[in-house]
Amino acid sequence: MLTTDQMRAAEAALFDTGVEEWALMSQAGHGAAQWIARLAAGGPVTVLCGPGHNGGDGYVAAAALKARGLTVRVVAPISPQTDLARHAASTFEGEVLSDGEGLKGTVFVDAMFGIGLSRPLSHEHRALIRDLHASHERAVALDVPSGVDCDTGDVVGGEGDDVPHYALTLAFGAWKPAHFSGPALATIGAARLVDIGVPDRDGEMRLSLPERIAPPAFDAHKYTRGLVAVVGGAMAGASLMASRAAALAGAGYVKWLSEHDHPGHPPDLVKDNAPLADMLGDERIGAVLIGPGLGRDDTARERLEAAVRSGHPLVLDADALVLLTPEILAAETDAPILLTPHEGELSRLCDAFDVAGDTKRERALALSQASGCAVLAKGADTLLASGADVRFFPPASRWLSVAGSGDVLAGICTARLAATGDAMQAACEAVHLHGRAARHAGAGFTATMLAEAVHPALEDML
Ligand SMILES: NC(=O)C1=CN([C@@H]2O[C@H](COP(=O)(O)OP(=O)(O)OC[C@H]3O[C@@H](n4cnc5c(N)ncnc54)[C@H](OP(=O)(O)O)[C@@H]3O)[C@@H](O)[C@H]2O)[C@@H](O)CC1
Ligand SMILES: Nc1ncnc2c1ncn2[C@@H]1O[C@H](COP(=O)(O)OP(=O)(O)O)[C@@H](O)[C@H]1O
Ligand SMILES: [K+]
Repeated sequence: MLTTDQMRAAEAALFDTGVEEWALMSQAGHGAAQWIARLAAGGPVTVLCGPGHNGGDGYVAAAALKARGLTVRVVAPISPQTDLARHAASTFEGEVLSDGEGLKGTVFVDAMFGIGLSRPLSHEHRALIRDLHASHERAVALDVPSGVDCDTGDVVGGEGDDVPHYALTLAFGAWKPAHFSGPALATIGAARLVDIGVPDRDGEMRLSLPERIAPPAFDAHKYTRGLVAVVGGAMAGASLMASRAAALAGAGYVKWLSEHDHPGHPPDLVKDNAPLADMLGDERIGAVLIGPGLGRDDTARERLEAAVRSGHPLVLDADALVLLTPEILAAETDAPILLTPHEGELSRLCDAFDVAGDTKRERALALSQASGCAVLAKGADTLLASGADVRFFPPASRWLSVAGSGDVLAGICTARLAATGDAMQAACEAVHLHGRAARHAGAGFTATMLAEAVHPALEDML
């Protein structure tokens, strides 16, 4: 995944090796045409072309679709402004209109602006896009919906609602942050990458895709598979649910360290109510979860301090994130720590650690660097920051927006941390397991049902 500046640098590096600009545009336009042809299914296509190279991609796609026998119209409110764009336009031998008056069709292709967007869209351009979007059955955005800032996912000079929703957005050469994060994420629709020869490199920002989870080793026993300790608190239900999710996410042994009882306590979950410091002294513990249902009073703070002092790998969620301060973390050892804040908790933590950032990505990175912890910033655009690295995730089911869903995720994170010993890997595995569990749970599930669905989700990922 590349920012606009990195994309331009990657493109320049390719040109230095002798690749021609036209070759890139040609691959982009032809690659796009293959997707658009599938969506058009023989129906008419309208391509809205801008003045720059995004428009150039549009003309190439239009020519390729026409060559396949489709009815293609180009709408170009601004004529091409560079030699390359003019050359692209010259390859399209069809109707070019200056406005979209009365046009109807199957697919509307937005090739107005891409990474070169330099200012808010004019009122006329916004209206033109809105009208063409409304008069076609499906819309496809080339590189990014016009008006969206590729680096932040903001609508430049507007709100998320000011850009219509696309069925498909085709990213050229590399993902941009806007494809998986930011206020305009809902407008992107399905995102697909079109290869234009930009080499994949192991950069700091990447899209995380599901990878296989390692099954237990031949000689595994419950402790080597991971002993998870879930610290309970005032509201026992939340930590109980997290314990259940941890057990189903592959932990060998889950202990619920709770002073309270709960009627939903399953018989296969061991409850330990010895003094917390004694229980946390068990060297076999692979990872500790604290936060769900913890409470926010002095007792809760003492339990959090004890968990941090224990030196075990940690997952801090919910109330633990409300109580966390740099002073509490000062007692930290070398063990990995994963913080799992939602938007509100992230903002509170940024205040507590005196860091700031314009985007969620920047805030999560700043918090990770200030705290030394991996930061899984949850929400519709979940992302993970660890040191200088950021991982983005494909969108998950919006049914995950249910109370207790975060407790389930925290439990999964802790099981994976106990199994892998690596906060970043654990968080990536957990986000995919959580998303997969949501698919198994279907629509309108509760957090308890989601926790149970971690079981088939794990099986999918082995
Ligand atoms: N990079 C790569 O590797 C490859 C890139 N490719 C493609 O090129 C795209 C980038 O092309 P690009 O740099 O020409 O920018 P683009 O998005 O077409 O816009 C610039 C033009 O729009 C104008 N303009 C801007 N905002 C405006 C506004 N609000 N209202 C009105 N006008 C506005 C701006 O004018 P100016 O700001 O100079 O006044 C300029 O004329 C990229 O997204 C991808 O699709 C592929 O072909 C192959 C490889
Ligand atoms: N609209 C959404 N689309 C996808 N995932 C979502 C959406 N809203 C919330 N989630 C996910 O659901 C979980 C909610 O966690 P959290 O806010 O901590 O809830 P709770 O505190 O009730 O457990 C997170 O994993 C988050 O990424
Ligand atoms: K576009």
